[in-house]
Amino acid sequence: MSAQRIDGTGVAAQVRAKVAKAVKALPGQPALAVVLVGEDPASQVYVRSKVRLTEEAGMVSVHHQLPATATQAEVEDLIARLNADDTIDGILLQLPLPKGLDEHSAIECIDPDKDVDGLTEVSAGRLTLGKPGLRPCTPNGCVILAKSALGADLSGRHVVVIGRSILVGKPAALLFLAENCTVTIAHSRTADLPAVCRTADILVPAVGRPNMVKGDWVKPGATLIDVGINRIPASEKGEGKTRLVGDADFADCEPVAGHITPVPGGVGPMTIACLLRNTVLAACTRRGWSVPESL
Ligand SMILES: Nc1nc2c(c(=O)[nH]1)N[C@@H](CN(C=O)c1ccc(C(=O)N[C@@H](CCC(=O)O)C(=O)O)cc1)CN2
Repeated sequence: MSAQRIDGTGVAAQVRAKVAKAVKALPGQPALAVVLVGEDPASQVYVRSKVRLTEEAGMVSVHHQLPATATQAEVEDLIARLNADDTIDGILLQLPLPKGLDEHSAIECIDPDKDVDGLTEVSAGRLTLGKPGLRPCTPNGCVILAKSALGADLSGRHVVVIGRSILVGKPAALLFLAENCTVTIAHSRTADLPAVCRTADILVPAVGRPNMVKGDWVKPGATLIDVGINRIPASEKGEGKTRLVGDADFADCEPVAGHITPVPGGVGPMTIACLLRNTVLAACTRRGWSVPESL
């Protein structure tokens, strides 16, 4: 039996449709400011998508472009101005920043109530303590995709997250814990990683290593939520061509897993959908609006 594919593109479209419906029910229009520093081609693509999908959902999008030569003070001054701008509900600093800039310091300048990426220390603290707050987008997308495959109640499932990054691994572990899952965080020093992965009901590789997870790392019938988006050479497509693959070897894992996310078309599209959702939530909290039920 081959695994059922989890359609991240479709689920993300459903989330965005709910966001658009919620926006229509609000007394005003939420606004998202996206800050891009430098000209990293992948970041430019992501930022263009964020701007377009924010507007498609009926919200205001403000794009700030700084040159790759921008100083730490210039980045942080812009964030301070956006914090003080009452018309802005959400601030997103596109990552990675150009070499020489301190990402952590810049992120910490974002007003936690406008932190639609959920990456400030206050947001991380709220998540850790189980308090209301804005949750990181990609991990939130992983939980939504797991629920779309397995149903709303994930309690008791054993989740193995491979990777301990601040952007994905750690918050994903906390979000699955909040769903009453039993969570293991595995990483590069984990002993016998394949054996640990085989204990997972839900396996979440998030390490950025193309095709690392093999079929014999997967418990038969398990759900595989692949966070990796890796561009590798694809000589079969022609000289200099590339293609995207996940952290799991899809062809090897598909016959073993029960459900599996493809790359592309899996977790990736959920990141922006969850960002739009967070922008509505931030606007409601800041402006004292009740969150529309449709969200
Ligand atoms: N401030 C942030 N920076 C970055 C984040 C983030 O969540 N916040 N995540 C990534 C990039 N990212 C959004 O910013 C992102 C990555 C991938 C996708 C996506 O839809 N991917 C598609 C494939 C797209 C392609 O062809 O290249 C897919 O997987 O189907 C959306 C957003 C790093 N930076």
